Order: sequence, then structure tokens, then C-alpha cells
Amino acid sequence: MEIEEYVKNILNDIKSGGIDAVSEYSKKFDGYGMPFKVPESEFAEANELIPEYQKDIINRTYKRIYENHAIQYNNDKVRFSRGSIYGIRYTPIERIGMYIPGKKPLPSTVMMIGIPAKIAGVRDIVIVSAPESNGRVNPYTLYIAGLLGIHEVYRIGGVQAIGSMAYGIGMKKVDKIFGPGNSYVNEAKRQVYGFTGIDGLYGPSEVMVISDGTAKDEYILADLNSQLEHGITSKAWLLTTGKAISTAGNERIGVMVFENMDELISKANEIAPEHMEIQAKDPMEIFTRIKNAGAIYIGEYAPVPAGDYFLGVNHLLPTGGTSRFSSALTVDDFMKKTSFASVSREDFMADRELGLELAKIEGMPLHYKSMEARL
Ligand SMILES: N[C@H](CO)Cc1c[nH]c[nH+]1
Repeated sequence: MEIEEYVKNILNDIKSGGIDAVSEYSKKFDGYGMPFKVPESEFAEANELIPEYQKDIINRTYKRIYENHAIQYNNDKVRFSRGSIYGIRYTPIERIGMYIPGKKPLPSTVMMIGIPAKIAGVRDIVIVSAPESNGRVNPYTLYIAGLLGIHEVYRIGGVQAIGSMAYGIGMKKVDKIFGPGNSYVNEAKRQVYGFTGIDGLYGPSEVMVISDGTAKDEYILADLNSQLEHGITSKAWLLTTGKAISTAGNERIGVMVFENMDELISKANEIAPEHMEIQAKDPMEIFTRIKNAGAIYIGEYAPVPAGDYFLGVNHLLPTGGTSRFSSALTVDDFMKKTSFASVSREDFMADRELGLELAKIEGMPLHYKSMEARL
């Protein structure tokens, strides 16, 4: 069965069967059914389980991510004209859901979503994550949830978790769903879009290294291999104006050699990778000419895994060439932008004729009347 059909069937089943259907699917895929809500005692256990030095590591990482995201906060933007006020008001989304893969847990992702959400001012945050083999949600996920003040965590994974958040099964419906997942989770996000918002559709991880031939082979290889670790469908490319390096028989790495940097940059922009590293004598010059990439890591000391974990930049990034039109996760993704206008009589009357004529052009007599009625 096509994945689209398969996911649609599960979503339909849980829409009509409710919490019992979610429980059935959870038993089938994760080996556990109800109850789903993680009790407070499990947060306390997670806290006990994690050694102090690791808590310190997490706290320091949290601080770096917080500092790098706090600068993104947008205040309302207004313009005053002839006694009128025109602007954009930023309002946090009220309730969001975070999907955290449970089978191969990525607790770092809890920080990458939770921290910008907090900065934006999101009031309610829910986490769904499939249980590990002991039936518990990953303790690091719970510890970080605690740091973020999140206590609504459900041990549900897969398509049924996305459906539960979107349709409000076993929990209050969320306004927007965030987080990466496998192709089934992605398809489920795609299908519930409209019922709720979604952050994006994240495909297999990708890395591109751009070199002018001066980068160290050892660094290049280590960085390319790092993202291939995510799975068999992950992609890695080296684009160089130097000589082709030996990829040690790893045919998953694509090596492209260019005559000059102009040709290289044009190819890099065409591929539009999720992660791009620039390792060259003058990396900033190349950086200014890159248009399409989810994240760009500049210089020898910015390997992608450092960005994945501790630099503080976000690791939820557009994949599959979608960085041509979409962006890294930012505080803005947790906010709505509402345009507003408070209009003075003077301003309205001065330019009313513009609206009247446009209403005529579009053949909208009732639009015309609404504006004409004002005295
Ligand atoms: N490279 C992944 C996608 O950008 C993020 C991640 C999480 N943990 C390790 N890596």
C-alpha cells in the first residue's frame, strides 16, 4: 500500500475510534497502550537517573541555545501617518505540540523546539514521544521538558501521535505541530495540515562541504560522515575547486570538482542543502554568495555536529532542496503576525478615491459602498 493511503487509514481509524484506536495502534507499534500521560513521578525518576555532570552539560547547552534565539524576538512594527497607525502585531501561538522521535531519541531536539517556543511566549507546550523498551519516555527528554516547564508529556509515537495532537484525542487539540520524524510521521503531518499548522516536512539529513582545496581532508571526511550516521537515506556532498579527496570507498559521498568558485557556487545554490560548511581561505566571501541553504557553517571550527548540539543555532532545517523557499526554525515560527490599521478621518478621506476606483475596476459595488458611506 502507498504510504499516503496507509497513513490516511490510520488517521481515519483514530478519528472515528478515538483514544481506543490510538491505544490499539500504540500497542501494535510500540508495545504499550494506555495510560499515555507521563506521571510526575517519572519526571522525578528522570531527574534522579541523570548524573549531575550531564545536567550541567544540558544546562550550559540550554543557555547557548537561549542566547542565540533571544536575538530573534520580533517586537510589533508600526508606522504613523496622518494620524493613522499601521502595523504588524506579533502574538504567540497558544498551544503547540512537539513530536520527539522515541525509538532513536533526540533529546537535543526538545531544546531546539522548546527554547524558541518559550522565548516567543507560547503558553501550552505538549510533548509526544514513543516509549523506550521499558515503557518509559527517554529520561533526557523528560529532564529537558522539566527545565522548560513542560509537564504535559504523552508516551505516544508515530502517526497516531500526530493524529492525537491534531484532532485532540486524549488531550486538548494543539494549534501547531513541530518536530522531525520518519516518513510516516512526515506524511501524517502533511495530511493533518489545515486542522493544525505544521513547522515543516523534514526529510533525510544532508550535508555539503565547500572547499577551495585548502581544507583538511580529515575534517572534510569526518563532517560528511557525521550526517550519514542519521540513516541510509542521508546525503553528503563535497564540492571543491581543489583535488578530489579519497572518500575511503564510501560511495554515499558525492564528490564534485570544479574549475572555479563561480561554477561551484552555482551548483551549491542549485542543490540547496540542509547543512552547508564552507572551509576555505576566505569563507566569508563565499558565504555572501550563497543563497540557498538551511544553515551555513563557516570556517574550520564549525562542523555540523557542533551546530546539531551546542553552538546554539537551530538544527531543525529545510531539507531536499526546500531551502530555496523555506527557512531554519526560528522564534517567528511560534508567533502569528496580525496586520492592523487604526485610521484617522483625514488619512481616509485624503485617499478614499483610490479604494473607490479599485472597487470599480474589480466590479465590487458593495466594497465601493462601504467606503463611500463614510462622511
Ligand atoms: N543533524 C540533525 C538534523 O539537522 C539534528 C541532530 C540531532 N541530533 C543529532 N543531530
